[in-house]
Amino acid sequence: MDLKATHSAPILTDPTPIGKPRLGIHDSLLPYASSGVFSQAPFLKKPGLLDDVRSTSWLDAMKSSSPRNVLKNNATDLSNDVAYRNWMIKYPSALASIEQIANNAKGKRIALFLDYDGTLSPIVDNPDHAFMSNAMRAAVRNVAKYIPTAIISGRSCEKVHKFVGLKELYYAGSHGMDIMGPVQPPTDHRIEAIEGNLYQPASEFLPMINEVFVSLVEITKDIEGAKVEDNKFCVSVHYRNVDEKNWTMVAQCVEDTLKNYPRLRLTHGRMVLEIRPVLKWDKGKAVEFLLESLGLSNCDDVLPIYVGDDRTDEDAFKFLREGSLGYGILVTPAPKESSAYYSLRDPSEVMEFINLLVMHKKSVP
Ligand SMILES: O=P(O)(O)OC[C@H]1O[C@H](O[C@H]2O[C@H](CO)[C@@H](O)[C@H](O)[C@H]2O)[C@H](O)[C@@H](O)[C@@H]1O
Repeated sequence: MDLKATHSAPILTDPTPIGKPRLGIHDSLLPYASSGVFSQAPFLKKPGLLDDVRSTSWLDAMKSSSPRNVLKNNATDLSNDVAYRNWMIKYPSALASIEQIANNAKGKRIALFLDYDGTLSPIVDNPDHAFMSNAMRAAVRNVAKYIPTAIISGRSCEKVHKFVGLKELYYAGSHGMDIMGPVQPPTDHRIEAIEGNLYQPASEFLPMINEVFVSLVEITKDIEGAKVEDNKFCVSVHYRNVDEKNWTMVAQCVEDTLKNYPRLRLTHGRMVLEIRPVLKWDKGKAVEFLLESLGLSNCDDVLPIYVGDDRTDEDAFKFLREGSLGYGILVTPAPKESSAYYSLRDPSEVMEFINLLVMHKKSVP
């Protein structure tokens, strides 16, 4: 697959006439009313209102997103941490619960959704060095032979695809706003693979996002450690390597920029501020879209499982929980409120879990 070409090539906009389902997708799955043009897209927030940016909770959010703080504030041996053990009563380990999960999966087809950073790869200081291990890659390759598997990431599709390096998966980059089917169809599961670009609901935002990227690179260039990442339909402003006393400067740059773009909004990730279009589209919608595209929605015999570590993964957890569709699994070394059902501590446990899913699949074909 020529990933560069997919970046600059005309975006696969679905030729389906307005109002008709695309790829069999219901209108309710579209990020804005299909009867209107883009400029009439309903806003999630009133244009111009950046309430969370201006509130004092904004810096608090920046501080609390820090895994460094998590480690500082928690005992090194988390198994001795009473708070963590109490928390696990509500969010049991997916490893310890594998039999329960397998029982609930009896007679059902599992669909697996995996976040990338912090789930398949450990969190590292340099976002360009967030490599996944070969063992993890082998585990994901293996599971995709038996179970339709998708990577759902905040990164651009191209970038996350490069990191993962597996052609047989589905990818949803830019927090689900760039969905791509496998180039090399998976072999063993009986789902017809869909190839190439599937859906890019934010394509009209591309020029705006590029403009914001260029402007943020320029205005943050003197803040030591700040890094602006182009995620195609989103821009990430990293402050992990910025001295905490300069975090307000980073915040100010983002706020000043957003003021000029009422169609963009801010979300918080792990030591990263993420700017994205004001669309009713998120990782939960991406999961819904993929299930529908694969003919796996509205089926009693399907069990979607979503594994992720970040706030943005909560949209997918919520989607699965609210529809009683399947399980969210939160990856975290410290207690956190979540809409997930189960928990895993870190990417090494994620790998173990993936391998257990394969064993289960092999034992119950
Ligand atoms: O949805 P994800 O796949 O989890 O992507 C979310 C963001 O992940 C990356 O940033 C995070 O991981 C980096 C590498 O470990 C770390 O340095 C950074 O502090 C984290 O926020 C990625 O760089 C972002 O673009 C993604 O949006």
